Amino acid sequence: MSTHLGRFLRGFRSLGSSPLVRTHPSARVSSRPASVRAIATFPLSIFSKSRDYSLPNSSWGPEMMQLYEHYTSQCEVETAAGEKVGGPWKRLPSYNRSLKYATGGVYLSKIIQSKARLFTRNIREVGAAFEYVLFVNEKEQRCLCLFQAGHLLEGPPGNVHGGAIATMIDTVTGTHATILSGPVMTANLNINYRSPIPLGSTVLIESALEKKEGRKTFVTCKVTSTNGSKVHTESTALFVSINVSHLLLGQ
Ligand SMILES: CCCCC/C=C\C/C=C\C/C=C\C/C=C\CCCC(=O)SCCNC(=O)CCNC(=O)[C@H](O)C(C)(C)COP(=O)(O)OP(=O)(O)OC[C@H]1O[C@@H](n2cnc3c(N)ncnc32)[C@H](O)[C@@H]1OP(=O)(O)O
Repeated sequence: MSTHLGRFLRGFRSLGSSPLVRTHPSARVSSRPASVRAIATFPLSIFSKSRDYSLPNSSWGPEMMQLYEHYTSQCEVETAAGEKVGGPWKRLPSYNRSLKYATGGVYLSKIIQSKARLFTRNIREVGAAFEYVLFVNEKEQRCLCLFQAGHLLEGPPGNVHGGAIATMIDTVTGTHATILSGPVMTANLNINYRSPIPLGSTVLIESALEKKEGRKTFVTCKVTSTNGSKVHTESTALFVSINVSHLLLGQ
């Protein structure tokens, strides 16, 4: 698992400067298929500086901030000898595109590709839609997301749209499954909506590994109020491991 997590975090750190693209093709990508080499040769100037959306912004309310500080403080702990070491949790950075010019790259025009953005990170107004940060606990094989739902996510009046909740569950379980198993696609997502989530509120989205069977990773997920007293949503998800070319080239 730590191998996957390391790769995942390195991947995130290099977002916007993906090694797939920054590596000069002549020496290092010669063993890759021609279509992947084509992706690798896009000009470097297409990359803009990436903003890490998982960091606090002015829209975050007191509950988001308090929980963020709580889990951030557990990302680094001090030993008895006063040495700082990694704690039980790790914060996952988050960007608005995971791999530029990647998914379906050979089928989509460069214009569409250059405009493509991660669904949950594509609204510029801070606080308007999906405000969230993910933490992962490797040892416990758990992922925790602090989610503040903005006013553009309305479904039933005053409450969050079920599709927006499903999006966040897919995001959390999908990221978790990627950490656990490498590249995956959502094959199945079951959701029971138990109680509405008020717009503007902060909730916890927690996923846990249920089991792994060959290429299949089964994850459970629960959305609760921040004190855990109210269950908003319960869910199970199945992710199937894929070959990277499935992601990059749709094959
Ligand atoms: C350089 C790479 C970097 C990678 C980085 C990747 C991600 C970065 C991570 C995070 C990014 C940030 C945020 C993430 C945010 C959101 C995550 C969103 C994820 C999605 O939003 S993703 C879109 C929706 N998703 C699809 O668009 C999938 C469409 N679909 C397919 O692409 C295929 O369908 C596929 C690939 C799923 C399987 O196809 P396949 O041909 O590979 O495998 P096959 O069909 O043989 O199934 C193998 C075994 O799974 C069982 N199985 C399959 N499907 C099942 C089902 N539905 N129910 C029950 N069991 C099922 C079979 O029964 C068999 O089981 P068994 O082996 O036991 O027989």
